[in-house]
Amino acid sequence: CSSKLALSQVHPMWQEPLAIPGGDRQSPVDIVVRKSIFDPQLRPLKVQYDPRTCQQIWNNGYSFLVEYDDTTDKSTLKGGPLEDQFRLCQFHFHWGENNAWGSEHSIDRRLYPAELHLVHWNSDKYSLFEEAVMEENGLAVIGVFLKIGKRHEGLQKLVDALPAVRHKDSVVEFTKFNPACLLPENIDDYWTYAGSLTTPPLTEAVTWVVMKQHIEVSHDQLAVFRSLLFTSAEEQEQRSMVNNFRVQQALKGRTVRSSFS
Ligand SMILES: NS(=O)(=O)c1nccs1
Ligand SMILES: [Zn+2]
Repeated sequence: CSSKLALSQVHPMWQEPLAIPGGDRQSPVDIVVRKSIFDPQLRPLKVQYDPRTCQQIWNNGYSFLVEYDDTTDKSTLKGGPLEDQFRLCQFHFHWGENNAWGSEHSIDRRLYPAELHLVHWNSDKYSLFEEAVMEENGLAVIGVFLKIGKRHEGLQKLVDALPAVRHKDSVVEFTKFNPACLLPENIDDYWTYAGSLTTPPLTEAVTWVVMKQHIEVSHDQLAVFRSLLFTSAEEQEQRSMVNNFRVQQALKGRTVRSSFS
């Protein structure tokens, strides 16, 4: 997909803009479980991904994006809190320099070593990701926490391709990958709230769906994420791609709903 959002070229932990115009629904946030409200009207998520739409992996200097062909409605997300149909555009991760932190969201302040984001845009209302990214009902992002444990067999194909995109701006062909293999067994239990992108342009366009159940990956698999670089091959100083998460933002009165009681 063409999620080639121009990330600020400042230090990879790009300078937080002083204030987002009217920023009252920024992400990520801490999810306080006992303050979340069970909403029985929340339906199960309907995920339909076609591995044939998988195209490439791109190191954009902040994370690595696995990009999908989003020119047709082949890989879609609907249901859950969503009224419309959304198209999968890309997925990426955020992670830490060690296993103590790395996720963007937290659950009762508990951080995970990494967090997967599956990024979708509203194809019922808009015709391009770039258009949807500016609209309040434009995007839906599924967040899945990663925990260190047993090796994730489905992730290994992606891990094996990462050395080819070690440097910023590198791209490698990557096909026939179904990201549904990265979802936890149970996708019916989630939290949802109105938020924003966590990297520039930070637009308040995202319906977040944060999975209650985490997935497990091995220490060695996550170590390969940390072997990536923020810097391009030409740059003198090589900087490891770690801690590429945004600081948590104030809830500002928002309600976080849960699909489970
Ligand atoms: N981290 S995120 O999923 O909110 C995102 N930022 C820019 C494009 S997708
Ligand atoms: Zn993200």
